[in-house]
Amino acid sequence: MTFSDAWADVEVRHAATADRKFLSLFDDTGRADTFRCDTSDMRLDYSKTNIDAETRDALLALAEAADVAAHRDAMFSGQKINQTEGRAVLHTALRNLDGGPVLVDGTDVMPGVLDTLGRMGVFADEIRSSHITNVVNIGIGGSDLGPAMAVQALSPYHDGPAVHFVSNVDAADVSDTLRGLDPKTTLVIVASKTFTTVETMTNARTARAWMSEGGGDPGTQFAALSTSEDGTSQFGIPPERVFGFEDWVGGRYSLWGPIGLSLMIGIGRRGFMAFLRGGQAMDLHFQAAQGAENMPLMHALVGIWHNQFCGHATRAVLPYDQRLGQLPAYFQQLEMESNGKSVRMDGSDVPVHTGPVVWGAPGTNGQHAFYQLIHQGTRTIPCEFMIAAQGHEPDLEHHHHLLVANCLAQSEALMRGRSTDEARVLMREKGFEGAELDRQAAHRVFSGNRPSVTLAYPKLDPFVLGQIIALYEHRVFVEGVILGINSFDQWGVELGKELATALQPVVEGAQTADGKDGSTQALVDFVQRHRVP
Ligand SMILES: O=P(O)(O)OC[C@H]1O[C@H](O)[C@H](O)[C@@H](O)[C@@H]1O
Repeated sequence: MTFSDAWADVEVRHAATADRKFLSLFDDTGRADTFRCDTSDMRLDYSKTNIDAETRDALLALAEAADVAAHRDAMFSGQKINQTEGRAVLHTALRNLDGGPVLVDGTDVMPGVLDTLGRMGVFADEIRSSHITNVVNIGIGGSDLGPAMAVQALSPYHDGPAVHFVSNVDAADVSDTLRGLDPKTTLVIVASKTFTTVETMTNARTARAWMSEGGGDPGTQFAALSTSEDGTSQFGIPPERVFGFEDWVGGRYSLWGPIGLSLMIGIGRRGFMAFLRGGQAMDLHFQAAQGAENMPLMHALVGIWHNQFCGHATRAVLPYDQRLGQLPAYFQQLEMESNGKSVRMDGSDVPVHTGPVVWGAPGTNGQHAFYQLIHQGTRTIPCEFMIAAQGHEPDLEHHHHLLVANCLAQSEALMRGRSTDEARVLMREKGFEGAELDRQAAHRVFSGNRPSVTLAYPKLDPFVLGQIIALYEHRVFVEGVILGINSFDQWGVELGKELATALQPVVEGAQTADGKDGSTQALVDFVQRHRVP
């Protein structure tokens, strides 16, 4: 079947089913067992969507027409699928712990990967048993969001020095983080794939001055994570404290290698290896599981269904897990930087919308803030709930029961809703009647029929976190393949960087704003007039 025929078939399914209440699909008592994917210990339930067997078949046919399996194999085997940068995409090699050779341009990259992993382990052990009490990771984007998210996620396993993160070029970030730390017992890790990112280099220089002035030794208390040997040596970091990686690891996919060093120092080598094993387990599942059994594939198809066919422009990530508080921001970069594109691989315009807006916050907090719109707003927002069977606080199990009940209640409420008749009964019981009864009832109606998926896992340990991250990486990859875009470049961040570089001397007053638009000129003028002379 051609891709356009397969696409048209899914459109037909959408048109044929758009008006129904998908709660009725549960008349099939086997639905919950059929519309889900399991790995050895995780479950993705997508039964609370309008996808039925025919629609799923059509979506799977679409994946087949897009040749997802061939693209997947090309990625894992080191082909240069990042065509605009001429690079392979091999973050999977970083967790390919015993999976055999991976060739790039005919050379096996695995010896280098494993050697660096070994060096990271030795270094992490040294730091964990040294006088270092605090570690500061300076990086931004992919060199920050991953380790910051994972360090928080795995805090119950943290038994090393405290780990902090500085990312923003706003001096507030570095100042607030370094305040209270001892420059003599702090390790600074400069994390930057390119070692040119202005925010990171500015913060690194500030931290170096802070350490020198405070009696610490940047000569021994700085480490670097980068693909740029020149950059790290020019900064003065000796090679034994540089942990390198190759350009086939994208920034937003880099947590699995040296960029994960702060996590490794925090939770130790064993914990980090378990995290890698989790990622590797998802890789193996993604490569082996067939059709509807394949969790990343189905997660992607549900996403494509909601975004490209149903027209739902955003996607809420709602972990019922306080320690996954930074996961929505992490997925924001992963999904929006990967699939926020307008042209296909060949440079032609993409004829449909591409990546959705990804946002969210942990439950139950979000319930008391923005769920109002999710339940009663005019837009449908597909929700992605996440919940662990167990927490890490066995003495406080009743909290966890409440957490689980809330998570399940939300997806049920979104699907079921509350009809006008039900709302009227409720309001009559409260003593309303006549026109006021109708008016009050209208405000208590929930349309329902709002889709969600739920990812359930046993406990948020390193292995499970590794699976979750790899699941989403592959989900984003599959969506990108179906859209025909390159998920692995990020040209969209360049223009702003170029203009910022050009504007810096204007803001400083060394150049005039002549030639800029009126708004920019006026804003420069405002800032210059209001700053301390
Ligand atoms: O790791 P670095 O080279 O410092 O890059 C940090 C980040 O900045 C860039 O602008 C990209 O948008 C991100 O993908 C990247 O992760």
